[in-house]
Amino acid sequence: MAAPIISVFDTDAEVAERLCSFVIEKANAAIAIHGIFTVGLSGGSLVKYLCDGLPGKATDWSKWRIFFCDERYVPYDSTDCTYTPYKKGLVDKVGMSSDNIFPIDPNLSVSECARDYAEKIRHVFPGLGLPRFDMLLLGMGPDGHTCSLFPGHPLLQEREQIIAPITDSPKPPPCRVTMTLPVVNNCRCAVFASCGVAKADMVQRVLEGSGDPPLPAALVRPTDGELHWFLDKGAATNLKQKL
Ligand SMILES: O=C(O)[C@H](O)[C@@H](O)[C@H](O)[C@H](O)COP(=O)(O)O
Repeated sequence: MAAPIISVFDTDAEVAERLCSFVIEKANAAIAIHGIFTVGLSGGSLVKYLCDGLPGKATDWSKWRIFFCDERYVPYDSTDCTYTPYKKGLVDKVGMSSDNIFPIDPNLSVSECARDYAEKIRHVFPGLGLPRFDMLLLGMGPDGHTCSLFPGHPLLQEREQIIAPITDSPKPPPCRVTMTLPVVNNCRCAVFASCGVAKADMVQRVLEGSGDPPLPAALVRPTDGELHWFLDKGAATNLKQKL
């Protein structure tokens, strides 16, 4: 389990720029090694960072396989949907085939939707073991949640399913589907991006706190992979370690 690699930049614009360059570097390396780049995206500020920064960069988009670390169980035309802004702002902009992005199916019941999404993932990662994503791009909420894994929620203990439904999310909307910790921690590279002084306390608790009980974001520790945190100065304000 690698220690987190923390990078601090002056502004959130710089975080976005460096993050996008890092994603492309990892994507191109993965494509060179095993032919495709499997990536999980999240909502929040990442949508803007990635949709503004990735188009125009040099990569073979046809080799990307885009999934969601979590998704809100809402129709595609809902403003709460995470898939649609990525479809419009990234997939359509770079001319990637829509076969390369895997949204949840909100027409199914939420538990069927989670099962169906796990199957979609397994199709791209054949075999019985845990899927091993090249990269998971993660945000952290003000309560320390990541994906749709919330503090104190029983889903933090889930060990069987790779994707789980949640119907009592403390943050609306209440119904979502989410990757679980075993699949998150099996990735090759997990990357958080957090900006703004409002995140400073939580960033410090997650990265330096005693962690009892550990916050969901602190439970992201890839077993055999890298962990990166991209922060702006505001979010890094309370870190005690010298960076
Ligand atoms: O599903 C959600 O309700 C949000 O997407 C949420 O999980 C978000 O990713 C974090 O709150 C981080 O948000 P920021 O990236 O804006 O800090």
